[in-house]
Amino acid sequence: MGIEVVVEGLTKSFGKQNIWQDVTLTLPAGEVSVMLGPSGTGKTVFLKSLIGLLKPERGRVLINGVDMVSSPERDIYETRKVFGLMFQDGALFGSMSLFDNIAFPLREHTRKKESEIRRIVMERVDMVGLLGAEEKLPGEISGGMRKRAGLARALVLDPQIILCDEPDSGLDPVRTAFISQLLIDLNAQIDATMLIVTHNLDIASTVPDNMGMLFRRNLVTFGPREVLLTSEEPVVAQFLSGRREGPIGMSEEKDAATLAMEQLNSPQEYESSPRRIPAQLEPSPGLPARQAVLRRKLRVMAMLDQLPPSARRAIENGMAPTQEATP
Ligand SMILES: Nc1ncnc2c1ncn2[C@@H]1O[C@H](COP(=O)(O)OP(=O)(O)OP(=O)(O)O)[C@@H](O)[C@H]1O
Repeated sequence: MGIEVVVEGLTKSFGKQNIWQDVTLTLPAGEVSVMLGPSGTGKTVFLKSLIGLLKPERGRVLINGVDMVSSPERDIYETRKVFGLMFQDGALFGSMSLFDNIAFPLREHTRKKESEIRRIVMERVDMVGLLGAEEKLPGEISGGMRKRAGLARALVLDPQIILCDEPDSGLDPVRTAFISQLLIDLNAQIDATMLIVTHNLDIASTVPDNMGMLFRRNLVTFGPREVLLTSEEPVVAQFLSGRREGPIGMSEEKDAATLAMEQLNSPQEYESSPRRIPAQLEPSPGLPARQAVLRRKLRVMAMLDQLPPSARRAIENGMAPTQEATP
């Protein structure tokens, strides 16, 4: 099963430029979480900080008791092995076949025999729907296939935590829908903790169990999907509805005068209306139910009293006890 990731008071700057400060959240073990935020708010910097590739100046990232910020490099290096990383462009080696790209981490980090490597690689190739394409070079396949190959490579070391940086970038809506389903299927099959960085509203509303949002150098919110999808917090509501009116501007934030003018001119855009919560994707037929769903239901039910009324209503409507929830 996936491992919990505990982030406490994380602050990162580059020189004088503060990227975000005092970020505190827990990625629940085995659940899928998404980090949203306008461009340039430091989502990629956040992913890189979780694996210890970037060093925040304050705070901790605890994984199995190892702090990825300040533990000895040897411990950080060892802990990095529990991660699978999928970068925006698939980050494949252009001169290697998909097979060799996917086999790379196994050849680099393990002493497995070639026959065993072949078995594992082909299993992952099958999982991401690339059977038959394994001898092709990255330049000979589509962007969507490259992403899936990147995902297969992220999976060969049986990661307990998977980080995906914009799995949808450069994909058309249909391929984005396929990658969303793939992420859910993957979670059903390997029960890993997953964090996805994306701008894509379809992914945000149908894939994750939990959602967070970075804006103005802060984590605006992090919590169960029902809380964000019904949130009346202006930044979250604007982002999730993809409208121009609201605190987010072209260069991240609008000044107070522009905001006041907008509110005067189109007050209805600011009024909160009941928000419909789209159904979360289910694993494809034939796959096991996601373990995360039951764990999350119990966790969310336990925190129900502390949630805003809109989220409470949505949860009560959508989370009536089902067979799954019976122990
Ligand atoms: N190694 C670095 N050195 C200096 N500045 C950096 C470095 N890496 C990132 N930044 C800066 O940190 C800020 C956040 O970048 P980041 O790529 O994390 O944003 P993002 O939210 O992922 O954006 P997008 O959604 O557009 O990919 C940017 O201003 C970027 O220029």
